[in-house]
Amino acid sequence: MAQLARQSCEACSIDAPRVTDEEVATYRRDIPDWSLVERDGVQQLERVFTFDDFQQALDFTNRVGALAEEVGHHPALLTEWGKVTVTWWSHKIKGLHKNDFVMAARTDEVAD
Ligand SMILES: C[C@H](O)[C@H](O)[C@H]1CNC2=NC(N)=NC(=O)C2=N1
Repeated sequence: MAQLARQSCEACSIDAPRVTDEEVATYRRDIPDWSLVERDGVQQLERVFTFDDFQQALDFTNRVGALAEEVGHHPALLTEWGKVTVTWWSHKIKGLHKNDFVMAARTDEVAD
């Protein structure tokens, strides 16, 4: 299967398909450091990135923000001293789309 990070995001729309359980299992192999969480019935992908100080955390936050703006698909970002929690899901379909796995893989690429 092509590396997730190399695939372009598809635009999310209200009728975009949520991933199946089998797809989740497959896609998760490319993003082993991400957790699958469920909040208010909404499946999400989440990872905590750690840094030496707040400025590095902020710089990373801005890199992820630029990525999100580039593709028009946005995460939740919690920026704290020395760490950033990134959470991906597709708001319109209240769950996970392939976009979210692609963006998690691309987030890993801008982490260092
Ligand atoms: C109008 C705007 O393009 C849409 O609201 C986009 C913005 N970014 C988005 N990001 C995410 N994660 N899910 C969405 O459904 C979504 N929709």
